This record gives sequence, structure tokens and C-alpha cells, in this order.
Amino acid sequence: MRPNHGRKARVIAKIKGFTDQEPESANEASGKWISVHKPKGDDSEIVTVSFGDQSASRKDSYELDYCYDRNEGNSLIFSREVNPLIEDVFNGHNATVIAYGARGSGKTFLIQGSEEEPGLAVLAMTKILFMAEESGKLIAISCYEISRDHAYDLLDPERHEVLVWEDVARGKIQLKGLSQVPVKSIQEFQKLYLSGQNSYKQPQNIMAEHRSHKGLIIHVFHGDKSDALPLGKMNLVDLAGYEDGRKKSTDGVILLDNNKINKSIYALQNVVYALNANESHVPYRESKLTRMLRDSLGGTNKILMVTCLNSSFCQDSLYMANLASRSCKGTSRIIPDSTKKTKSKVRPMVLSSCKSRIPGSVSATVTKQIGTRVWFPENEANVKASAIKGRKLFDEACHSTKSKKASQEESLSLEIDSTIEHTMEVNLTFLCHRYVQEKNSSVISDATVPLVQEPSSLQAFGAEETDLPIKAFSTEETKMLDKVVVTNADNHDEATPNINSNAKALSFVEADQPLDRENNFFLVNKNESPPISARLQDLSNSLKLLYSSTPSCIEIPPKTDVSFDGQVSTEILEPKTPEPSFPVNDKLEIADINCSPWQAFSARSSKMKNSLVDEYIKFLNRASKEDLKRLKGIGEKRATYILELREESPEPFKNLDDLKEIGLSAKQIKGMMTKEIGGLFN
Ligand SMILES: Nc1ncnc2c1ncn2[C@@H]1O[C@H](COP(=O)(O)OP(=O)(O)OP(=O)(O)O)[C@@H](O)[C@H]1O
Repeated sequence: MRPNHGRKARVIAKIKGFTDQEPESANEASGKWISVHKPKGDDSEIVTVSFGDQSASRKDSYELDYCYDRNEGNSLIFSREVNPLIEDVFNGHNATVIAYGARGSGKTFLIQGSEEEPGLAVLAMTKILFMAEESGKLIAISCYEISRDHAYDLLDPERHEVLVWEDVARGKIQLKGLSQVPVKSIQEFQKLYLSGQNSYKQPQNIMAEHRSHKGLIIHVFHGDKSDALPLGKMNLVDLAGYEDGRKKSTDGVILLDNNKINKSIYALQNVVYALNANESHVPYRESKLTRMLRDSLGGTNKILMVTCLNSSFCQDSLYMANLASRSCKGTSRIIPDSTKKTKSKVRPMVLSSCKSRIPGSVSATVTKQIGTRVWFPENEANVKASAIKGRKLFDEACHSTKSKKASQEESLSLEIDSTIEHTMEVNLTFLCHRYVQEKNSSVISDATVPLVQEPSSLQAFGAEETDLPIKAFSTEETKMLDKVVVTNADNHDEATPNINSNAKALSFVEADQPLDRENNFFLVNKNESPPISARLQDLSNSLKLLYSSTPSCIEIPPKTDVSFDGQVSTEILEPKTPEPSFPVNDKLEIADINCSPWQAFSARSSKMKNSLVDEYIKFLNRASKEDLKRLKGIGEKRATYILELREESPEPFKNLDDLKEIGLSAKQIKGMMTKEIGGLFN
């Protein structure tokens, strides 16, 4: 990869080449719309991409590591940008190439290519196969698709869902259910890859057009035998085009879909930004894509982000260039003067900025749309602070290389001149995006059961994850867990079962543990954890106290004090019990009134259980690390992980199911609590 200024991710752009269908006049027009300044020609380490008609009063310009022009094709991009990464893969690192951009901006053309012009995937595979043959390495591929935050195996005819399993202790990822198919020739690769990429059958009743992210993983193994260990891998990702979340908003489904697509792009940009800025927290968990790529993004791994830009006017392209420029900067963002002058009462959020697309009104549109900020009062910003932590790209002012005057003018116009109507419009987009993000973040779609994974990913975790120390595998573990899933390339049916057998091997290791099958395997500190958590003991004690002080039967006032229509007035019936009190309008509580002793006992036990669960969850959401470690089953690693989750979302646990996120099933938690309660009566 070319000079990277010490950053982990290189951020470049590619202006879409002219298609055969485009008339000559279109070429001329687009030449005016987008231009690139390369101070040192091809050797430039920073280039400036400018958008705007020459007749416009000013242009919007963004700095990127490089920008490939219309006439520069896939093979040039491959030789200058991707080829050097292949060396790294053969040296045990992971490399990731991500193409993103507006709809129709040439992402597929870049990654997949055409018959006449092979894409980066084919060019990379050709080189990898050549190197593998020379050095005696086995190559396999996986193809997946992410649609609406769910990943599917594209090499599996049934397209089973792929689950992301995390080994929270070791910070590793296993893509459970993702086939790895060995490949020996480029023809074999093309057949597999293209059949996978193009085989999507659109569900009829879901939406008018299916849009998804598509990923290819090229795995390189240490040797050429089927049991060789993984060495490194190259990911190539074609991200579905960025979309204005409000487009087609009459169709709620598509609106939601657009936001999900954009969410992945935002999440990725945030991860790249955090990595480039060397931030201690990298928000991998914000999307399925970043979770899947986690072991390829951090540490010594290399990332190449390619922003595909439409060559003629496209507001989305402009916005993508803006995003790319900011993630490119990482450590050296420039905040416009006007932002600094604003007396800290506000917090800037840079948002999707697409208004009406009126060709010919370029400059006016751009002036208003770029870097549109939504200002939150400080207190509101504080409330949101934890939720947006790790989303730095969206809480800093945009960086662009406009002249200072132009920058000030724009900032002023944005802060002062923005009409209420415009602000509301952007606010709506933002709220919609936030709503989808927050809603999604509260849904844990994957089983995140801790597992061990490829040794190759040992290199994948760098300084930002030193809180998850990597424990060396024993030879036995390594043998058992890292068997290559080798399948017959012509027989897809075998692919998934083989993966499953790999998963069984993992379960087998876990099954060796007598208790807590899913988790004990990685509880490195399990012997150090106190046998009974003092905190849980405290909780249990308070519950016991509560139990003894709660009247077994609530005295109800005479019937005249009960509100209309048979509804019970909660005010009147509020039992005067110590905190926490049971909800008085709870049906069970009312049922106590005339119920049998057994029913009363069951009802109360059930309430106790719920209350204990609530306390447990509250505790996980709030306790200090030291206190967390006092809980049975929560060692150093899990406590660290819980704090990490809490950084991303203030209260990550809402119910027992959410505890899957830390590798504890609801059943395990219940079992642990039953023991604690039982202990109280000993
Ligand atoms: N560099 C190029 N030279 C010639 N034609 C191109 C080039 N890039 C893209 N095209 C053509 O432009 C059209 C759109 O490109 P492509 O499908 O790659 O866009 P995309 O960004 O993947 O779109 P989507 O967001 O819908 O997935 C295709 O017909 C493609 O052949």
C-alpha cells in the first residue's frame, strides 16, 4: 500500500469511468462537476477532490490519500493499492478492501469487474493463487451477504444465516455457518464467486429492490493440506450504496432499508476513524459488518477504503467524499473557526445532507447541504453523550479544505442562516437514523457465545484491545479448533455440514467443562472469582428482608374506594412497603387478595424471582468493575467486556436474554441465582 501517514486505514477515491451509454456532453459536464488536484502528480500523498460547477461561487473540497480519475482502471488500482496488501496476507496479516459510495457509483465494477475489465477480487485472486502455488499454500474462499443486519452464506445453496460468535475473552470472531470452499484455479474461483454474487432471489413481498452488502473472504492457509492452519485473509467488501434516508420515504420499508444500509457505512466510518485516530475504544459493535470484520480491522491489519464517486452531479457522492475525508483525517481534524466560537452550548452533529436533487442548482444546494449541523442544547447533548460515544465522525464538525473565508462563510450560513424548515428536515433524518440505530442496538440478533478461533487472528488485535489479553492456545486446542473446513468445491452441500462439524469440535471443547458449558472454557480467572458474590448476597439479603417485611396480603380499602369500571386505583392500593415495592396494579398482587395460600406463595415467589433478576440486571448495568468481578461467573474479562458494552450504550442489558452478549445464557443466570437463594436458607 502506498504512503499512509502512520494511519491504519488508507482512504482513497475512484471517480467512476465513463460508461458506453454516456454521451460526450455528459463527459464535459461531469468534468466541470468534479476535479482532482494532485500536488505531486501520481506521487501525491494527499490529493484534493473538489466538487462544484466552475461557475459556482465556491467549490467544496476534500482531502483524501489519493483519488483515481475516470480513465484510471481497475488494474492500476490493483497494482498500486491492493497488490502490496497481498504480501501482508502471506505474512500472516489480514487485509480489507472496502468499496462504498452512492448508488451506481461503480463499486461492483471495481470489486467484481466485467469480462473486459476484471475487478479487484479477480485480480487479487489471480495473484494469491500464483503465490500460493509457489509457496505451497491452500486457498479457500467464503462469500457472504449482509441484508438488514443479517448475514447469509452465499456459497450455500440454502443461504443459511451466518452468526457472529465472539470470544469475548480473546477478542476473536467466528463466523458460524460460513462455508470455506477451497479454490485451485481462477476459473474455479470465478464460477463460485460469480454464482454466489448473482444468485440472490428476491423475496416478492419484501421490497421493490433488494440491496445488500456483499463480502468475499480469501483465506490463505499455512500449508496445502486440509488440516493446515489459517495464515491470513483478504476481505473484499462491496457496500450497498449510501442512500439518503428520506428518499422514497413514502415507503416505510425502503426508508428503513436505506437507514440500515447507511448504518453500516456510518459504523464502518466510525471504526476507521477510531483506528486512524488511535482511539482506545473502537466501536466495532455498531453494525453486523464491523462485527464480522472485527478481527481484520484492528492491530497490524491493513484497510483500504475506496470511495466510489459518480462522475456527474450526485449529492450522495459529495456526502461520501465528505465522510471519507473525515475518516481519513483521524488525528488531524480541523474544526471550523465558527464552531470553536460557538459558546459550548451546542454540540455539532454532521448528518446526512441530501435535499432535493436539482441539476443546475449545484452551488446553492451544496452551500446549504454540506456539513449541515444540528445543534443540540448542551443538556440534551449530555444526555446523548454516552449514546453517541464512539461515533466521533458524527459529532465533530466536518473537515474540508475550503479557503478560510469560504469555510467561515459556510459555517456562518449553516449556523445562522439555516432555516427552521431545513433544520427540521435534517433533524428528522437524524432522528430517523438514530431511531433505527438505537432500536437495532437494543436487539441482539446474534448468538455471541464465546469461542476460540483462528490463530491467524492472534495478530488481529492491537493496542486498542489490550484489555482482552490473548491467551496462547494449547496444542490440543489448536489442533481441535483450527481444522480447516475443507469442502469439495463442486459440492456445496458439504460445505455447511463441515462448518457445523467444526462448530461441534468447539462445543466439544466446551462440553469438557462440567458446569457452565458455554462459558467456563474461557473463564481464565474462574478460580480467582469469589465463590459467592458478596453483592449478590447483599441483593439476596435485601430481598429476604423485603420478603419478610412485605405483608402477605394487601389490605384493600372498601369497594367504594375502587375506581370506576372495575379498574383498581393504583393510588389507593399502593402498599406501603419498603423499596423496591412490587407494582400494585400487578394482576398477581390483586390475585393475592382472595387466592389460595399456594397461589399466594407462587405469586410471591415469582415476584421475588423477577425482582432479583431486575436487580441483577441493574447491577450489571451500573456496578463498578471490581463489584462486577464479585459476581459468580463474571471474571476480569467479562467485567471488562461489560464496561465496554456500557460505553457504547448506557444500559446495555434490558433483560436476561441480553446477557447472551456476555456469553451467559438466561438459563445459566437463573441457575446461578437459584443457588444463591438456596444458600440463604442453609
Ligand atoms: N469505471 C467504469 N467504467 C465503465 N463503466 C462503469 C465503470 N464503473 C461503473 N460502470 C458502469 O456503471 C454502472 C453502475 O456501476 P456499478 O453497478 O458498479 O455501480 P454500484 O455502485 O455497484 O451500484 P449499486 O449501488 O446499485 O450496487 C454499471 O453499468 C457499470 O458497468
